Amino acid sequence: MTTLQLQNITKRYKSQAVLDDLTLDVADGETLVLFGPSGAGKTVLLRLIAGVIEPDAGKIVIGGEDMTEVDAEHRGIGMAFQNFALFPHMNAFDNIASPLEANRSSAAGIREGVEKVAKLLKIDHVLSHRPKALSNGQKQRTALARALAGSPPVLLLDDPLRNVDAKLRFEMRLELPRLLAKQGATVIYVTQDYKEAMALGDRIAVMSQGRIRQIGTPEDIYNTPADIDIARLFGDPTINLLTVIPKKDASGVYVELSNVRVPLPSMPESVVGKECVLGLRPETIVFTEPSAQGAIPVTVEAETPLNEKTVTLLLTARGREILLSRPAGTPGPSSGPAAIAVNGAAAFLFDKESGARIATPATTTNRNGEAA
Ligand SMILES: Nc1ncnc2c1ncn2[C@@H]1O[C@H](COP(=O)(O)OP(=O)(O)OP(=O)(O)O)[C@@H](O)[C@H]1O
Repeated sequence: MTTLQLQNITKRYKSQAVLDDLTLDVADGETLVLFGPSGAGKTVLLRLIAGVIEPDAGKIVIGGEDMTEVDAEHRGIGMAFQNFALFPHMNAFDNIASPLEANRSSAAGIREGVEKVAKLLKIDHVLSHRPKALSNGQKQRTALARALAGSPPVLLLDDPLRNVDAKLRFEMRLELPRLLAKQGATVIYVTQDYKEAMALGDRIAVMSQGRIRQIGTPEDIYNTPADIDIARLFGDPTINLLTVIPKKDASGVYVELSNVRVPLPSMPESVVGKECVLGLRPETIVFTEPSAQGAIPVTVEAETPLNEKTVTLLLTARGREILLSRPAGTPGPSSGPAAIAVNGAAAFLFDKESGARIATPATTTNRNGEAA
């Protein structure tokens, strides 16, 4: 059982707390993604777990044992960090083999182990190259292969696909979860790419300014973001955000968009009369007939393809911009007047002042992303 527990970790540089009383539990065999903007403290957190730096306060418990004071080499951790840290005088094969040699595996076992992981990461053709003859993407995958080769119980991966080109990254996003699951390791995986976070994480911890803002499964984070910032970080195209003041009549809470009533069936009455921000995911908005009930008139300004989607920029009568996305190839107007239908049941409301999402009875979650 290799669980990982971080208890009330604080790390300061000068007087600035780059990690601020941070507590985190990672289950045995779980892949936890640390996701957040540059400077959030993700790398510092990994370095603390690895034992390269020490916390100013707090405890690091690995497999039930307090490791806070234990040297890096005795923590049973494999790492692939951003700066590669490959041995320059060794070729890729020997670099990847180094943890297997430290484990005293047989020569045949080492060859088999290296070749297997190299093939998976598509670097089997450059195993005889030294680091200086590898591209940045190949160096990064060599470092990742080395971290995986030793099958450590805990793996720390700091943005391992950052330098990998888009096509390979897409493939790796599909391959890596299977590979990590097969290894059975407890993994902490840092990325700034929300799609990678959603594809790889059993859970995602969203970090900013040295704190965890929300932790939950990818679905939790997407469907019940804790605040506006998190809602904005997950989703492409970005969520639509419109300032509104909810009202109420006999049939319930609603908002008006271009004087058209959009019911918000799951919202509490406490929002009525309060300035809020309505969050509409672009994929929850659809084109409809102008004469349909609840149709909102818009003007189609522009249309762009985005991977497997078509994204349309719309303007409401009041000049508010709305993005609509639909599967590529499905029909829809590409210019001129049109009408949309908005699904109020799928909308979010955020407090205008604090940015916090206003909880609905059906989606109330606690800090761990579990139903409260
Ligand atoms: N050795 C250090 N001395 C002083 N400040 C540091 C040191 N290491 C990190 N920091 C600061 O700690 C904060 C968090 O840095 P960290 O590298 O963990 O961010 P990150 O979330 O990993 O960002 P990125 O995604 O860009 O790597 C930053 O403000 C950084 O400047």
